[in-house]
Amino acid sequence: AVLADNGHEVTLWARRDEQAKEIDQAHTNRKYLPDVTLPVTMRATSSLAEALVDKEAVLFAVPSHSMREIAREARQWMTKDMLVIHAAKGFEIDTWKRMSEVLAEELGTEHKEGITVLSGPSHAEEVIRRCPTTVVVASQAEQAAERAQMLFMNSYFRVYTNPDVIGVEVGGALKNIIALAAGLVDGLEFGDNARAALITRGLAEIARLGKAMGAEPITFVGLAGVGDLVVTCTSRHSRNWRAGHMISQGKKLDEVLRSMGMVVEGVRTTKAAYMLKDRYRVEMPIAEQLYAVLFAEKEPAQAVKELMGRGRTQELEEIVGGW
Ligand SMILES: NC(=O)C1=CN([C@@H]2O[C@H](COP(=O)(O)OP(=O)(O)OC[C@H]3O[C@@H](n4cnc5c(N)ncnc54)[C@H](OP(=O)(O)O)[C@@H]3O)[C@@H](O)[C@H]2O)C=CC1
Ligand SMILES: O=C(CO)COP(=O)(O)O
Repeated sequence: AVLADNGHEVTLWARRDEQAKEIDQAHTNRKYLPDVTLPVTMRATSSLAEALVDKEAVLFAVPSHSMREIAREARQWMTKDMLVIHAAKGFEIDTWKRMSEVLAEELGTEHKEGITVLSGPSHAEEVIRRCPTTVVVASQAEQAAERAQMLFMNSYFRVYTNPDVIGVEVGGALKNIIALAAGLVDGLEFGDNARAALITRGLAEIARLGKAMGAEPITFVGLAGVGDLVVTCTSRHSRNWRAGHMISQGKKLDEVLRSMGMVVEGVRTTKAAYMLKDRYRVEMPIAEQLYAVLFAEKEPAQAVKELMGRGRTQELEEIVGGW
């Protein structure tokens, strides 16, 4: 819708023909964005060929678990000049690869350098109402990031560029697990101090893993770090926060995911963080406790108790290296 507002010819692809027809003909998307009218110039189709042929750019905005499959299918309709952007916030299941790595593998070397990530605090429910929103586009290739910036930027959607693809992807994925934890803590009525503690110490964990994976730590104080972390931990629109809240009320994970009917990326990302912390040998106590709550039936209150009872430590040890 942002691209359509900017005067571009946009064709949205959806896997279900019925959903594509609804968007194309009625200009609504009742399941995901009720009470919204989409730009009438925006077309929709369930044919990848129709969506991709003769296009200047492609934005992959599918859930992370389906990125590889869709990219593999899409490749045959793509040209080497096409700008490739993605907006998914997660890692691939089992390989725990970042989305740009998955895309580079599937789309071939001609796209590798230019793959661009769009991330930051941007709940769809607000963007579609044209609320002022800021995001970041990251790419190894400055030109690609600037092309994406120019395509999307307008009076309500401000786009910054950043060369740190790893940082932007890691920040966007990991904030979801902290948001799940924030939903739990809010559901337990542990208060505003606890939520602020989670956001701040969650950011320390995100930056620690991100740095070990090759990110620039400064990226995490930007829109893909603090920005998205704050919005996801505090917004009523966040599915991750809502899932955490439901679990705090005693609902089982399966039941929560079924009732949401939308992707809750933080659940799989908790598994990713649990594996990646060992691979990169970093401490991630919040991710570790959340993993136990989601997958080993630990009581959320017990998890919080154990986090509060950890040994003494200094706040900024990984940044200043201690005294
Ligand atoms: N919602 C938001 O505000 C934001 C979301 N993101 C990220 O964007 C990504 C997509 O999230 P979002 O659109 O919100 O998710 P939703 O769950 O709201 O919608 C998912 C969409 O993807 C489709 N889909 C699901 N599984 C597949 C599959 N295997 N193959 C093809 N299509 C599939 C669904 O189709 P169907 O109805 O047929 O199941 C539906 O159209 C996530 O990584 C998310 O973190 C990033 C920024 C903001
Ligand atoms: O990433 C998002 C906003 O920037 C969406 O977060 P949720 O998936 O928690 O709704």
